[in-house]
Amino acid sequence: MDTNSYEALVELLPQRICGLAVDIDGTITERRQRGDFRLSLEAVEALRALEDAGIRVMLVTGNSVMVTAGVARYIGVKGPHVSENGCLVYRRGSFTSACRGTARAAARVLEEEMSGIIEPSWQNRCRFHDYAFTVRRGSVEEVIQEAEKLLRERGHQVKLSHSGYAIHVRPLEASKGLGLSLALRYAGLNPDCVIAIGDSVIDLEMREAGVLLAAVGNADPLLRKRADIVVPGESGKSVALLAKIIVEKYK
Ligand SMILES: O=C(O)COP(=O)(O)O
Repeated sequence: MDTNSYEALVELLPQRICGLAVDIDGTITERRQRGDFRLSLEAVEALRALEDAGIRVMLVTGNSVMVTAGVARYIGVKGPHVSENGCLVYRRGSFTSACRGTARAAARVLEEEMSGIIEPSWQNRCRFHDYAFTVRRGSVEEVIQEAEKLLRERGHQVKLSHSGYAIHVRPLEASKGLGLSLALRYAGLNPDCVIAIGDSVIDLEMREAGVLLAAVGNADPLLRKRADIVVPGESGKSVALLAKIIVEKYK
């Protein structure tokens, strides 16, 4: 649902908010475009204000656990946090797998057979379940189709998703919702009082955890259409606005 006015947005929020699950790339960055990894300082300050107000901030991202843990540490948000698009949950210096399968072998096939078309992420060396590739040549849709065909022929049962930043090769059970459910269980939070916010179609998966789903104003059209609320503004500015409303409404 598109939410244009501040008042309408306040009305749509639950009675009580205990946590915010937030995607990283395209959501707390300045912009939503491949290659823009600059964190929005407004979003960072807003997330810190939420933590100070006692609202749990959980990063839910396609990044590796090492990157997730680093970003969380320097932003100053406690978590638990979800990495590898739902397959790993990080808390208090250790991490647990939410997925049983790994797409490692499928990723190796793509690396060998599609070099020049896609490029493996440097983070793949420290990934366990979900492997990421950037597109070097051709459209994302065509590359996904070609990769899916190749992997089917080789008998790999995996799924491919695009985050807006990279194509991810994932075990079939992988879902940001699966990881977020585990994170909520660890944190002892009821999904009824949690809002999730993201920018890409992968972020739709967070709804499976039973949370209220929000989209940043410049999110992928499908996420904007399916989200419970669309927060005006771009990426980090949307997150900062949502956080400000939460802090003001519930103080
Ligand atoms: O790893 C990516 O491709 C994007 O990560 P995100 O889930 O934080 O947007």
